[in-house]
Amino acid sequence: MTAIPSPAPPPGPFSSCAPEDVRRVACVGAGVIGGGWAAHFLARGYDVTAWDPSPDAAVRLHRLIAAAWPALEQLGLADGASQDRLTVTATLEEAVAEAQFVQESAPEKLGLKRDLLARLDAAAPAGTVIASSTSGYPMTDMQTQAADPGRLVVGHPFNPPYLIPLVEVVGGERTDPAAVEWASRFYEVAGKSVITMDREVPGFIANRLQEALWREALHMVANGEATVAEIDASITEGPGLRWAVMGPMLTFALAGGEGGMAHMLDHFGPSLKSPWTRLEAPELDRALYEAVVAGCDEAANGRSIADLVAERDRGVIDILRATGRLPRSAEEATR
Ligand SMILES: NC(=O)C1=CN([C@@H]2O[C@H](COP(=O)(O)OP(=O)(O)OC[C@H]3O[C@@H](n4cnc5c(N)ncnc54)[C@H](O)[C@@H]3O)[C@@H](O)[C@H]2O)C=CC1
Ligand SMILES: C[N+](C)(C)CC(=O)CC(=O)[O-]
Repeated sequence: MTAIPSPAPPPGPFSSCAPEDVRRVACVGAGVIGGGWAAHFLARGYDVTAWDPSPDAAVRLHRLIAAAWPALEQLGLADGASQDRLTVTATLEEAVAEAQFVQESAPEKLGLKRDLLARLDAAAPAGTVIASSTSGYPMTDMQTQAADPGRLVVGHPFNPPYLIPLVEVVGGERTDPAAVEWASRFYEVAGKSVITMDREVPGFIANRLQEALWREALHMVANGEATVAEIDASITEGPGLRWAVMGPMLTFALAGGEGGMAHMLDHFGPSLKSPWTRLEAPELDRALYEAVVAGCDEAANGRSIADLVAERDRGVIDILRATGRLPRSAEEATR
């Protein structure tokens, strides 16, 4: 996967080792995202320790990694990469005792994150950076109970972390900038594409954009303006195809023809004031909830979640290849 290169950070208090020398990563919380992170790190050749308080977590985790592995083989495994390098531990303390990096992926509840990050900070070796997968909490709000908040950063991934390259990295008010720098470099070394933010923005960048789309989609379902299937097709058959190649900004610059974005703004800028968007999120009442769930069941058309995950993984790999982020063939890979 491609990474936006950044210079190696200078040695600092947050480098128990250099990002390039990390061998052991701990994943705490092993659901959809923690499991996806574990799969990614294993495929990249790291030793992974994982802890999750759920009694069936180990079974779920092994199942998730096994399901992801065919896609990871297609992406190309690092030398020595193996599912056998995963250790599921009985306690959080064991999981992080020798970790050189910790990725927290527990449920999105502020109190839980605060407690957990404080526990991880108490248990992890001094100098180990601890990243949270949070989808939207600012680190400033999560680091309040930690004795050493300087090493806590947000490392926001995208589902599944083993396929979608982007990680958004940002610190909180009490995070040492060296920890942000270290984490960004580590993710790059681990094969991710990194955006390092220099300030906290609610929802980071991508979720702020995604949530705007999602909010409008829910309004349309609630008002009977579009079905779930129409909403999905409007993206997969429309702008979604362009967005995998160029972002919304350059895509719209092309809407201005030879005049580029300037003409686009002159032409369409005034329509920003037209009633295309609704500023408030809709009430997620029972009727809307059921309409969205039923619409998704209908759209799945008998395909299980496992079928859909495999289909998505195949599709994303094809897109990564088609857009040159992955070699298109074995021959191209060796060139
Ligand atoms: N699902 C998604 O698409 C994305 C989720 N995220 C973020 O990742 C984090 C995890 O979300 P998911 O994996 O979707 O949730 P999930 O519900 O699939 O998994 C959460 C896991 O955390 C475990 N857990 C519960 N209490 C815990 C504790 N005190 N300590 C450690 N683990 C605990 C649960 O047993 C469960 O296995 C959240 O912060 C979420 O916002 C980020 C990007 C995408
Ligand atoms: C649904 N979500 C807000 C948890 C999604 C993300 O945070 C990122 C993603 O995977 O789209």
